[in-house]
Amino acid sequence: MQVYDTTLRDGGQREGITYSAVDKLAVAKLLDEFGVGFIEGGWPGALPTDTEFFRRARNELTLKHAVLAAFGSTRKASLRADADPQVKALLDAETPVVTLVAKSDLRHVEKALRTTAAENLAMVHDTVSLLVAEGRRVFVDCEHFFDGFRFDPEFTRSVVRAALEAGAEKVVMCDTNGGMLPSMITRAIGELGIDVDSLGIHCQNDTSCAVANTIAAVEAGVPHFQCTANGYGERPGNADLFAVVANLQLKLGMPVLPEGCLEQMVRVSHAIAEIANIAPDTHQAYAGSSAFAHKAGLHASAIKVDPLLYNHVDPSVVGNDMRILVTEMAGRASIELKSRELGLDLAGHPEALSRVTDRVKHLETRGWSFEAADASFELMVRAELDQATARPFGLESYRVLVEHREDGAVVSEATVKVRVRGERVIATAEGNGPVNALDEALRVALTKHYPELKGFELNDYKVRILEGSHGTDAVTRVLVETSDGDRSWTTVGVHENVVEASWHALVDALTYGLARSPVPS
Ligand SMILES: CC(=O)SCCNC(=O)CCNC(=O)[C@H](O)C(C)(C)COP(=O)(O)OP(=O)(O)OC[C@H]1O[C@@H](n2cnc3c(N)ncnc32)[C@H](O)[C@@H]1OP(=O)(O)O
Ligand SMILES: CC(=O)C(=O)O
Repeated sequence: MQVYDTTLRDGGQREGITYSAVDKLAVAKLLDEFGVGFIEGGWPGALPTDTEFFRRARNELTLKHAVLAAFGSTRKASLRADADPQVKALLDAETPVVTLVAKSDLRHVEKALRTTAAENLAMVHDTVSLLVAEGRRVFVDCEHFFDGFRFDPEFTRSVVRAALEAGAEKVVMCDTNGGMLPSMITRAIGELGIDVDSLGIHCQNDTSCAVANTIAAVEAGVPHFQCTANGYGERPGNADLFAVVANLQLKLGMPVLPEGCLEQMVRVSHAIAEIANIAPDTHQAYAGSSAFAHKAGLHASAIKVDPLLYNHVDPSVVGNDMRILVTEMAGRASIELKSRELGLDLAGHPEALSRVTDRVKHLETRGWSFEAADASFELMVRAELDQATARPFGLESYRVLVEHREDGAVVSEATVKVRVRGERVIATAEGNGPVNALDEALRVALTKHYPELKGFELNDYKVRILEGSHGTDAVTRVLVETSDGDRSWTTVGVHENVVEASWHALVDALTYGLARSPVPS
């Protein structure tokens, strides 16, 4: 089976992605670690970044599993293949594989290329022959294959034959407009009358069926499929490499990747998202952080007995983890499993378990949300288990001022009065907003006793006005994500007053972080 990745070419056609040559080198390395057989690096000669990528790849990229493919089109209608600068750029890329895009829908030949069917066949034949004579393995991507086959089957067949007769290793059936359904793919392959061993499949995702269409082709015997990491690509994208290979390996028992590669999936998927500067899709099948996250209490009660009762595969086989979410939908089993995940045993404390379950349900109906605030949840469980994490300080009072000055400047100032290890401390600080000022004042007050606070950073601060409340007297939920450089944790606070909600989340954040910090020597 040939696993052909086009994240660096078709994936780069997604709105919002612009790879540099360095990005491309890094993505290629990750794809190779994931074990794909072919990496399509881009279109040399058309895009300067891609020309640079292939030049640098010769010295800077060592691939263990994959070979590089350069992508480009067949010769222009008016030119000889050996005189077409675009074809020369493909040779100059010095890749073992060249993939050519060719027209296989007669309407495109006549309307877009403004040439004849015969000339299109000659363009395919000449370009493939030249590249093969130069020692390249050649794949031919037949654009609009399925639409073209429906419109004029004989013409589309003739393009496939021209490519194969000229020496193409595979002819790839492309659902370029992405409008197919799995049954249409299977039917077309059956009616084509060409040996499936010489075919490949490339599906865009416009019907949300790209993964299913790819699988349908492979089940019909097609031995080459093209995909992109995380399904990146033109419009809604391409078939997601990760879902396709996981389905083939885990559901159909086809070992398409080398041993040990499938479990790299989550790492590779997220690293590529990082380089592409696209937030990972948390709900992506197999690779998303929510792919094995369970919210419903009934699920958790069965999972407690056997995790596979509610997971279609063991998450670890793709490098993922199961997570139990704690929300108002939680039952005792969810709370018990979540606590176990955090290293706390509630199983032997049925009364504490009931109290935590009731408290979670009560607080969630008032707007608290623990599913993203593990740290606040853990502090609550510890309190119920009588393992209360020592509060690092006691509050006497805080005060926050927001001053809008005549010159338009807005300044926030906070004063906190706290008791720390028997000492009364009063501290004042300014900030760019009331919560920032409060955070700063608290740090000033506590740093003498807790110097490790200097390493804490507030990574993210999210405010949400809760449904069902309205206007300026709405109830507000604040989520704070804090990091100490190594780990991050999230805490929650809810109140009618946004500053008070933030205060709760901040206090939990510092309490949790200090409890987990090594005591400084
Ligand atoms: C289905 C796919 O996604 S295929 C991948 C598509 N990717 C891209 O288009 C990204 C890179 N593209 C580019 O940088 C540019 O479009 C280029 C360099 C390829 C072409 O740019 P230009 O020379 O300015 O031409 P332009 O884009 O206006 O038109 C495309 C030309 O290619 C020709 N062409 C289109 N498809 C093919 C084909 N399969 N075989 C041969 N020629 C083709 C067209 O007839 C047209 O030729 P003309 O300039 O003689 O009229
Ligand atoms: C070649 C290609 O990307 C397509 O036809 O969709």
